[in-house]
Amino acid sequence: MKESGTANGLHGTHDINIEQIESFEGMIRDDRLSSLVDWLNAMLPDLRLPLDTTEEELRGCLIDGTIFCTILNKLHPGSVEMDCGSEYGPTNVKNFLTAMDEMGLPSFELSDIEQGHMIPVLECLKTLRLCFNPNDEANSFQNPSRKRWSLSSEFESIKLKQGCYADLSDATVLELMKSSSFDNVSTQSLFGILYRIMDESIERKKDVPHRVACLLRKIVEEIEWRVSTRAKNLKNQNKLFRAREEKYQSRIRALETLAKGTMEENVVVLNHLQHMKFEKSKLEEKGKAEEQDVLELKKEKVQKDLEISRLREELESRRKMHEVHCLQLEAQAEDNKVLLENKLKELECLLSDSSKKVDELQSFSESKQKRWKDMERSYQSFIDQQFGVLKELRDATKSVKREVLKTRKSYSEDFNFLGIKLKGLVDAAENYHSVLAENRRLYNEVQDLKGNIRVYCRIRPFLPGKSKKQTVIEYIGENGELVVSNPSKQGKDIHRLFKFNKVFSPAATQEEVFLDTQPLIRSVLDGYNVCIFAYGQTGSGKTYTMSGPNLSSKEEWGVNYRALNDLFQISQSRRSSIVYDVGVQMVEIYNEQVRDLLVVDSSQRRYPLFQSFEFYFLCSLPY
Ligand SMILES: Nc1ncnc2c1ncn2[C@@H]1O[C@H](COP(=O)(O)OP(=O)(O)OP(=O)(O)O)[C@@H](O)[C@H]1O
Repeated sequence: MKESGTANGLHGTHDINIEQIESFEGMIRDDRLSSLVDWLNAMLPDLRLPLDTTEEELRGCLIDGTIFCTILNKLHPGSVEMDCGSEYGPTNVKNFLTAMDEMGLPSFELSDIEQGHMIPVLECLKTLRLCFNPNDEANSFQNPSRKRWSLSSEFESIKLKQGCYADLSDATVLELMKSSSFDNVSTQSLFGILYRIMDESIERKKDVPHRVACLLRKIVEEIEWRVSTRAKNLKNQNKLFRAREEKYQSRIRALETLAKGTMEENVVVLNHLQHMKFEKSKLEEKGKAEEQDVLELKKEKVQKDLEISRLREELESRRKMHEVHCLQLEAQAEDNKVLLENKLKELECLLSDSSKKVDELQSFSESKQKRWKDMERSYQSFIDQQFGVLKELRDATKSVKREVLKTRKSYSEDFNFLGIKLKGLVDAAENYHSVLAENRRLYNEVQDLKGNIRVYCRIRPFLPGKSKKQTVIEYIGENGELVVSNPSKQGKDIHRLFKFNKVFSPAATQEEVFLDTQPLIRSVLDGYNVCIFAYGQTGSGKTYTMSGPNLSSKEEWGVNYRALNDLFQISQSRRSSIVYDVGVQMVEIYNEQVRDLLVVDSSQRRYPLFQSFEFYFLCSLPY
């Protein structure tokens, strides 16, 4: 056996190491991968994968399952449903794997494409490639520039030229290994080559060179792959058959159920048939009964005919009677007609009366209508007048409103003017108070000038029953002169002259007496003390003058009541500026005893006073 002298590593069997073998195997696998990539590029022109794509790079392209689904749909249109929405989801891969299982083709596990070994994935791709080109094989998709291999003829030609397989050079073996020409070779041929190499090795009694061993290994791998692919295919087909069998079994069961149902239906139909037979017999019996009924009805008909003839006779007699009755009725109708004509005449008379009445009523209603129209006109004129009045009222209201506004304006102006006036009045009032004080001062000075002690004399008229001739009064002067006569005296002593501030005649009224004391009483309000003292013998008229005979009559009030009344009136009129406290004390001196006349208890009336100060004290009592 001739070996190429320049070979290193792959030359010969003895000096080769494991590293070299592995690199050689890697070259073979890369070659297979590039072949698949080349096929994928041919199937999907947009893919454009480089031929030196690694397994991991290919995994990245295949992991979303789109390429698998697209290729399978090219192979069998519509065989797999593609989910375009899931970019990296396993949906497409799962759909693809399911479709492959259904079609009985070998596939891989989901974990293989995700992170496992790529060999099952590549084997699956290879299967697909085979499915596309069962005759022409995968090389039809390869680059046309690459060499097409026909291994059996190549081997045959090598064998013919060099005599045995062991004499194959490294370059030739490498070229054989690089190519994918095993795909074109049948399994039987591969076994043939294998046996021949082994037979040759036995004949030669020599070990197989390493390069040939590699070739053998590749052939064995190819055979193994094919066997495993077949086994998987068979397994999948077996699964498919089982699925179909189950489907058929279920169909058989359904058909059996259907057949059972049909049998039950047959039983029902038979029952129905029997029932119909029973019904038929019943109907036959009924028919017989009805025939009998017909006979009886015929008999009955004969009877009825007889009866009808009898009824006809009767009808004839009745008709005759009816005709007689009609004649009677006609005669009656004639009579009624005459009567009705008479009535009609009466009604016509009534109608003419009624029409007259209607005419009267119509004329009455027309007069009424005319009156209503007049009334309507008058109401309308009244309403118009009212509207006019209303309008006038509205105008008046508007003018009143204007007046009110104007008055309000003038009122505010007047108010302001009055304010100014009031201010003037306030100033004047202040002046008035000062003038009043001055006036008061002058008034009291006048009272002083008139005299602090004034003595008045009042002459009581005769009491009823007394003679007026017994009077001693001779003369009453206007300036307080009083001349009294005493007949018991002689000469000039007969007449006696008295002088008072004023003498009131018997005719003087209570008011005249009070008017002279009024100024003195009023000076009390300016802080002066006043005492009114009534003096006289019993029955001379002190009580009459001071209190009055009858309190119910204002005319007869005495000095006391008149003085109090006057003081209260003045204090009331000055209440806005001055508040007065008025006190009253009324005493009586009788038999040199002073008595309080306002004490109710008569035992307590005596006044506790010393005799020497009595007169002075009484004079200074405020009234
Ligand atoms: N001016 C008068 N006009 C009419 N009647 C008078 C007048 N004055 C007194 N009289 C009458 O005289 C009578 C005696 O008067 P009055 O009682 O006032 O006297 P008096 O002085 O009070 O007596 P006494 O001291 O006893 O009480 C009474 O009936 C009274 O009505």
